[in-house]
Amino acid sequence: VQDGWFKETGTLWPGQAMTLEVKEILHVEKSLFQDVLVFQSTSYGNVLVLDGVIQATERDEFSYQEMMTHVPMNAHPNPKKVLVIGGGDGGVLREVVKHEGVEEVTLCEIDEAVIRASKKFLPSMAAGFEHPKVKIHIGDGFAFLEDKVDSFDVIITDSSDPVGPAASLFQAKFFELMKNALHANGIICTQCECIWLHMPIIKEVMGFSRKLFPRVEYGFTTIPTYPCGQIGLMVCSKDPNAAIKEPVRHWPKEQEAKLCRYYNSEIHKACFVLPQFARAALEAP
Ligand SMILES: NCCCCCc1nc2ccccc2[nH]1
Repeated sequence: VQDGWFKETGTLWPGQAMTLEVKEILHVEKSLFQDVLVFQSTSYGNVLVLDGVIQATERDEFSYQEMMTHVPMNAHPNPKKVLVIGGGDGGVLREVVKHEGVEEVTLCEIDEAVIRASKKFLPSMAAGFEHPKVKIHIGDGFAFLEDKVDSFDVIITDSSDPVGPAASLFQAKFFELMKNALHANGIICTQCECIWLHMPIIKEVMGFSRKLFPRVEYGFTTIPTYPCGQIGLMVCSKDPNAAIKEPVRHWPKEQEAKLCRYYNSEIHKACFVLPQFARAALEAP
């Protein structure tokens, strides 16, 4: 933080940096895995930063959390058992339990410092941890999935970027583990970076996913405090007939408006409509 501003420089977005004005530094910690910083910004509420990278702000986190959750969940006919890998801020958990049919959601987060800091400084997101259907597992998602077979309807990998503790979550082996852990018509959704910055990463991940899953789709959401204001979600299904780009379930309109500030059944479809340069680069070979 220099003269009252936090600057998000990063190797994954060379030559550019988002800056946010800092009102107060709330938490600084070197955990077993990464540097954890929380600060109160002047315009985006409290901000969670891991290894210098913005992970969530109170003002815009709902965009990412809602799309990462409700697109896969509403693409599944009846999700009962859900797994979240990462997502230590609790935001995805908060969204998953909005689906009445869910019986159990497990969160596997490698770094307990992220959960602790979120509970203390991002209460609107950490509210997700309090729900009776929620189970927390502290550990590496890789190791957690090693002995899981035919266990989940939906797996959401809410990871940070592929530099640092989350690097292994962008490897083909991890996607094999997720596939094995899914039920026959299971669906996965993973944080899949930005079409303005990371086309090679997106192409690589979609490439090996297409070898594992019959349906692979890349969609995106707009979010001011992630690099280039846009981040992707890759949704894959083991069911070749799964629509993915069309919700198979949706709440009544007025309930949807109460539950969500970003997601709705139209934007579920719209998020998969890509600009020409991305469509050309990402379409199946
Ligand atoms: N540069 C874009 C970063 C996207 C980060 C998404 C995200 N935000 C998180 C917060 C806590 C734990 C895991 C998380 N994964």
